[in-house]
Amino acid sequence: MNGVTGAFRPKHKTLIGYLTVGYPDIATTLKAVPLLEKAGCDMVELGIPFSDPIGDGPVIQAASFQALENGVTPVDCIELARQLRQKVNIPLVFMGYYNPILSYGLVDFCRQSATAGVNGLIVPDLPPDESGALDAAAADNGLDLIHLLAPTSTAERIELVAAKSRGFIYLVSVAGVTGAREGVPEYLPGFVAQVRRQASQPLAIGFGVSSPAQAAAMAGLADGVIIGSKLIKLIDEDPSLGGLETFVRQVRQALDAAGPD
Ligand SMILES: O=P(O)(O)OC[C@@H](O)[C@@H](O)c1c[nH]c2ccccc12
Repeated sequence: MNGVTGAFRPKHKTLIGYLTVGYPDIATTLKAVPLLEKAGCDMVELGIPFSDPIGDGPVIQAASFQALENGVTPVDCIELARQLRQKVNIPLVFMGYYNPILSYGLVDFCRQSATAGVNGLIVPDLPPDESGALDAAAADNGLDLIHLLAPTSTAERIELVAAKSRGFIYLVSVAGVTGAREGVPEYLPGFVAQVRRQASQPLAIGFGVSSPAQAAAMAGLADGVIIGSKLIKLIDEDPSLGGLETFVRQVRQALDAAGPD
């Protein structure tokens, strides 16, 4: 397995699932991630619960608060990743806000995450022009620091992220927070095309993906899609995880049926 980039390959649309660690409990996360791999996810984002998740909509905020109530800490997230690494082959990336990582200690956090088998980091509230220290700590430990771009990003910002992002670039589909939506925003093809002109990394689109057809439409514009809130809702609706597995299989099928381009 070639780290984060190993999840992207020719003629294949990459499917990335997001789960908040410890929601509704650690045992569920431990069971859900192998199930996501089996059902067709190529990578999983493990969300580190945080008290002030400014990029998140109601579903992930509630999951994050519940996980914090359960007492889930960054140490627990690293331990969970270590256990998951015994069970899955796909790349695992931490999705966490900067504050808990900074208070943990950038170098310790990166070293321990890498030792546990984590392959990359997404830190949505860390702008690329302020990410030098974490970039260095991550790189020293072989972790890919994945940067984000939004439709509102300027050409200069795109250039900076194109220079820095490792693994892939996370394209946020809307200027807003996470949460399931419908349809494909009309400006999205133009935004993706502009990033494509300036960057050579794989591109994955996230925010608002909630159905197989919509996932296929978004993936058709890029190299992959990321789904979070919808997966959390499915866990709520069916804690046996049957609904989660069925949905991910349907998304995988839609991505494969839509063809390579
Ligand atoms: O929940 P959605 O709309 O499917 O979006 C992806 C997402 O959950 C995940 O990548 C994510 C969770 N929290 C974030 C905060 C910022 C950026 C991205 C995220």
